[in-house]
Amino acid sequence: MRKSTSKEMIGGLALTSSLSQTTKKPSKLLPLSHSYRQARFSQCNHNHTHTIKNQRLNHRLNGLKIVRGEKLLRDLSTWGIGGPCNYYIEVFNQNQLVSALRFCHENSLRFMIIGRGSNCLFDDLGFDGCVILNRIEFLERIESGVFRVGSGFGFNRLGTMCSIKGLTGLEFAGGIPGTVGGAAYMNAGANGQETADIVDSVEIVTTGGQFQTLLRVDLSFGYRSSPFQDMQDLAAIAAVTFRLRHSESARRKQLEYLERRRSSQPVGEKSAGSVFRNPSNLGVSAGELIDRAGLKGVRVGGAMVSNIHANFFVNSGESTSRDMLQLISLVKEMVYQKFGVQLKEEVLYVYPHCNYLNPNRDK
Ligand SMILES: NC(=O)C1=CN([C@@H]2O[C@H](COP(=O)(O)OP(=O)(O)OC[C@H]3O[C@@H](n4cnc5c(N)ncnc54)[C@H](OP(=O)(O)O)[C@@H]3O)[C@@H](O)[C@H]2O)C=CC1
Ligand SMILES: C=C(O[C@H]1[C@H](O)[C@@H](CO)O[C@H](OP(=O)(O)OP(=O)(O)OC[C@H]2O[C@@H](n3ccc(=O)[nH]c3=O)[C@H](O)[C@@H]2O)[C@@H]1NC(C)=O)C(=O)O
Repeated sequence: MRKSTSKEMIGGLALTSSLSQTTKKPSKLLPLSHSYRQARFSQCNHNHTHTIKNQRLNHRLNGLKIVRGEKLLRDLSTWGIGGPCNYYIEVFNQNQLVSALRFCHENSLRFMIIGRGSNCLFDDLGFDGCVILNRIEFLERIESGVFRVGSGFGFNRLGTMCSIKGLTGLEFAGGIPGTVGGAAYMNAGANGQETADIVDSVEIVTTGGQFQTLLRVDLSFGYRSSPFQDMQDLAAIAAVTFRLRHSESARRKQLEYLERRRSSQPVGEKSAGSVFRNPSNLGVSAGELIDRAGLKGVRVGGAMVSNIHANFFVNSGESTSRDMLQLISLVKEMVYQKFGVQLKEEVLYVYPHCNYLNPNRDK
């Protein structure tokens, strides 16, 4: 992979060089198809406690507000599930992002970057580390149809804005709850379009605190997969530049997609979109298989397979993470028994304690 540009420091806030040597991105997300139960008990670091010297609860550091132990992940997730995280920081620009990463590094905290939490299942036990909420929301017009966009910018908002301007390529983003960063990370797609189609370049921050611009030609995306998911030294996607073409019919197409979404998905209910990836080369979707297995409406506690779209599992009230995990396991098992198809999760389960490095996603 060719990485263009620079190892510049931003605002004098670049991380110390030791960061790149000592801290891999302390990734803690694995696809659910990994054995999370075994992992939780055999590989977790139970002695992982953090004492941060000379720091008050909820204090400010370089303009960052650091919240300790209060923030509930259920409030940061479209599923509405999840306990507290030990540390919580909102970042509004790239300097703050680097400061937050440096704070995590200096205090040996595991961290994760989230956007709208629309693809995550947090645990009721919470997250033993620091959650960095991405609010980097700038948008810069480079030239006609080309935009450089902060990774915390709403993907729905961007898609709507572009379509209204008569630009094609992001019609599918209308109604998608995630951020630009989350969309690039997951290669979000719908209606035959996907994020990779219109990406021009992606700016990342490495665990060494360096900014790099990666050109599209050097990035290899697949169905719901991106090179960022396996990138050892990725700390965060900071910005994405999109290149779109003009089309008179963009907005009309988007409104059709939105209408289709409203009629076929449980819009407005607490979900994380599709729970499973569609099986490759089978010509049948995960939703159709679950539906044909007669599982619509099946529930475990407060977690339920949607009656509208079987690949959406909704938190119908007080679902715990355990309810949702059990429902996912149950559906997998039933679909396997009935059709011999092993479904693979699209949603990401966030381990509360495990100190995983590199999720090595199961694609
Ligand atoms: N088609 C549809 O209808 C739907 C699609 N989606 C898609 O799911 C995705 C979720 O987006 P969003 O809610 O923002 O993501 P989330 O907040 O759910 O984050 C999910 C994971 O993505 C990674 N991530 C998110 N932002 C960044 C970033 N700036 N830099 C590096 N990694 C990042 C992180 O993984 P890690 O910590 O492992 O690095 C994070 O844990 C989008 O692609 C969205 O389009 C979601 C719901 C419905
Ligand atoms: C929601 C997501 O993305 C969605 C995206 O919105 C839609 C629209 O393009 O296409 C994918 O769903 P999907 O493959 O289920 O698409 P749909 O058009 O809803 O359904 C496919 C087929 O399954 C059938 N179907 C679907 C649901 C159901 O309960 N029963 C059923 O029989 C439909 O009738 C259709 O024939 C994406 N999901 C995946 C895993 O690829 C997401 O990623 O979170």
